[in-house]
Amino acid sequence: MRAHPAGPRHADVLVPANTAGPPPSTSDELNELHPRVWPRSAERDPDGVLRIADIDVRDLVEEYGTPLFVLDEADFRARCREHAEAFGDPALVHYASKAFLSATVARWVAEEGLSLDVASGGELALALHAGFPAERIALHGNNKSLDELTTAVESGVGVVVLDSFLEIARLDQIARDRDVVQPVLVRVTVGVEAHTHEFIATAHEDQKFGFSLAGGDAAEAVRRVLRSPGLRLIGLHSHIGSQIFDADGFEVAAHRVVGLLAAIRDEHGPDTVAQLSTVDLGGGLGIAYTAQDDPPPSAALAEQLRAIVRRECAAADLPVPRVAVEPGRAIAGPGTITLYEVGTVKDVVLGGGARRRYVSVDGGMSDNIRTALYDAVYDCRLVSRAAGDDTGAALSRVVGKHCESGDVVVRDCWLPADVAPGDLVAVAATGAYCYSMSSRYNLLPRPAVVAVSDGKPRLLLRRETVEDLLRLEVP
Ligand SMILES: Cc1ncc(COP(=O)(O)O)c(C=O)c1O
Ligand SMILES: N[C@@H](CCCC[NH3+])C(=O)O
Repeated sequence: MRAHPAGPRHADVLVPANTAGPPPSTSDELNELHPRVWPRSAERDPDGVLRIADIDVRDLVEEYGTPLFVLDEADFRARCREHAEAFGDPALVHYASKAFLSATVARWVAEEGLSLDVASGGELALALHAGFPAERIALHGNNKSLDELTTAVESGVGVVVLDSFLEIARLDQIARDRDVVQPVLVRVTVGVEAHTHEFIATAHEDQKFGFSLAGGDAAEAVRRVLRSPGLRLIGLHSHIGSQIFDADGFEVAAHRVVGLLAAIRDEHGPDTVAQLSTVDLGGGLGIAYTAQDDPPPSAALAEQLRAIVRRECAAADLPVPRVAVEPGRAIAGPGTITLYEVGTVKDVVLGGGARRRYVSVDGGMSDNIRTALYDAVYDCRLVSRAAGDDTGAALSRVVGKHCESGDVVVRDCWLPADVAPGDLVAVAATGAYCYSMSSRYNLLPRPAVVAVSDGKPRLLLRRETVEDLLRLEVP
């Protein structure tokens, strides 16, 4: 998600455009596990081998193979708690399950008291299968099917976030047919250009989500919901994008959402607006993918968001609603790494004296599409041993094994110059939108996901097998 700078000259080699920054000057730097980027329990043992939650990653690889997602349970739970504390009530924090979901993770989220945001019938089914309390689930989606809406109503989900006029009519009918009144939020497109990659910004006008505020659709959606006996409007929703580091975009969003609350009061009266107890400002809280990233702590951002809503409501003379949020990445992202085994190391001559080192690993764009999709930047380290004092660093491109030249896992990183087949490397902060966006491209089986806690591994999702890959075939 960064522009690629022009390449500097390093030693006798023209280093091609490099997003990894200058070369490390010491082996300590080459071995560093920056605390903002790596799981909280990550450390190197005296031989330089990575341990997570007190487990040697080589033991994990021996047991579960590579590629392997390793999830630090304490890290995940701590981030749930920190968000819960920051927003004053765990139920106001909806973990965005699209970032990563398994039944066990759903149970952790439930145990921590958080709510859950699901965006499809599949995510809803998994949450319900895990026993997640339906009343703490919010269903999202710009194109929810009749089946999804029906399941949501019949299972008693706490809230459906409305996204189209057709959906208002459909959901009203489904709820009335079952003699229930379904709580809903109206998703508002606030027209904010979030400072993030254009593919993950969601509140500028020209996109598929929500009801436009500027065009008057949001006010019309509110009118229609208020006329629908099967629906109960409990508030408004806005989501401006993802991987956002400052509160400016949220501030504009909150300002505009509160402006709509004021308009609702003026049109429908104070009793109606008093029922709108919730303003959900969505997800998008950013994390550090590399040491250069320095996102604000959740407590600071929460305080800012709540202060903004308080101030805007005071200015508009409105009762202050509860501020809910939907963090996915900020909870799931930092506590997980992906372990890969190095397969080949190839130095390619680019012309003009430039060379590029390609380090091929045994996964790729099927387990992490984010680099190909968003130019995402990651931190990658050698983790099965330390970099030697005299080895030096080589600017490396970590690539997968897919039949695709864009199959890049980490575009640029400094790895020890003697990285060799059989070494293990780890990519940090892969807990969000890696497994959940994984594919079967080239029929690579999906990796396993193992949680680690207090020296004990626990398999959450087993590795796919060839039998799994063949299972959908109809003979
Ligand atoms: C409506 C909604 N809520 C929450 C999220 C979670 O976003 P993030 O993982 O950036 O917190 C997303 C994804 O961007 C989303 O679309
Ligand atoms: N999938 C995106 C974030 C957007 C998802 C939610 N709307 C990512 O990997 O960064």
